[in-house]
Amino acid sequence: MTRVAVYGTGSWGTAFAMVLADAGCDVTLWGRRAELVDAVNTRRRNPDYLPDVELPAAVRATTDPAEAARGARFTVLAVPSQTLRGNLREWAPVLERDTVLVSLMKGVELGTTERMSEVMAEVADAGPERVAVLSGPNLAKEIAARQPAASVVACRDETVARGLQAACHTPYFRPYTNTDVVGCELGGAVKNVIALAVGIADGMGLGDNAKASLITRGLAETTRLGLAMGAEAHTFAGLAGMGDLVATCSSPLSRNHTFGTNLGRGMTLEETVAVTRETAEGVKSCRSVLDLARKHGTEVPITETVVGIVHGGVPPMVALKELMSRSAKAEGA
Ligand SMILES: NC(=O)c1ccc[n+]([C@@H]2O[C@H](COP(=O)([O-])OP(=O)(O)OC[C@H]3O[C@@H](n4cnc5c(N)ncnc54)[C@H](O)[C@@H]3O)[C@@H](O)[C@H]2O)c1
Ligand SMILES: O=P(O)(O)OC[C@H](O)CO
Repeated sequence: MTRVAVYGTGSWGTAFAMVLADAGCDVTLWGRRAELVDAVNTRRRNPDYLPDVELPAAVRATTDPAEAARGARFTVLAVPSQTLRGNLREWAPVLERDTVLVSLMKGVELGTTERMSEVMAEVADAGPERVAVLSGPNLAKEIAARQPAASVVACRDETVARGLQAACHTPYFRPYTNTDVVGCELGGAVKNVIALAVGIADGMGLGDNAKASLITRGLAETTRLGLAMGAEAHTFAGLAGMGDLVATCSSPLSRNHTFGTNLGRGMTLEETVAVTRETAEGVKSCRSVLDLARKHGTEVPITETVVGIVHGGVPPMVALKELMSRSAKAEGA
């Protein structure tokens, strides 16, 4: 039986632990808080993040990182992107030497502008054959209800990607393989920023034309940045690109979309943060995505607009006027 360690008992770490168990893996979840770990072990519940879901018996939990790591073929990381480096520094010494690190995270590190796979490779001193990402239209609450979804598992080493695919393939979760790690990660991180923009537009009462325009031009700027970073164009037309963008921008379950809606309705950043319990990665990653784009000399006007609204205090209506009055261009430019 394949042993898997999952670090992070939030919505996605817990739901994905369930997927892995349903696919036949033996899963140990690492959690920070003893009460939550205890609830998983004794009541088969995660009352804080997925209270209505009964977890399979093959999912156990621990607060001990070494116990979680023992014998794990895959080590899945599901903590907020901005804490990963610090967390992994603590866990790296106890991980199995040959374990494959799998990122579930959709963010870009502030300051370094590193993708999560880069942080993982650096901190755990892992080669590309030991670094994988999973990304796609995967709203945790739907998956925890065993509603059907497809996803992408990406690793530069296709054999490793196939191994991970087999470890998480269930009747309701269908993973495809890809070797374009950069494209898959970038698709996941930037869609959170575009979902903030769409949420803001929804909150302002703008219509479906505005939403479709933001999604489409959002995909254009994601692809432009991705190509400059060496990603492959077809990845952005796939599940980790278009697929995730559509799911996140249209679902009320998305934390990023909801965060944006609250801002668009006129709540301040502080008020919006106060009512957001879970991780809305785009709020921080919009700045690192913008930095990344500047490093690569690419234009990301929607991301720039989101940074202005979220961190620069620009009123959404002013930002909208600025976005609409940019110089006219050819669509493919
Ligand atoms: N929820 C989803 O639908 C979903 C789907 C796909 C990808 N993701 C991505 O997965 C990642 C995790 O998201 P989530 O939904 O599980 O978030 P979450 O907010 O539900 O849970 C985050 C988890 O990290 C823990 N945590 C917070 N700060 C920490 C710290 N300093 N050190 C260690 N642990 C800490 C929390 O206790 C919690 O267990 C994010 O990058 C997100 O974009 C989420
Ligand atoms: O709730 P969000 O906005 O973090 O989005 C969740 C997933 O990434 C959707 O695929």
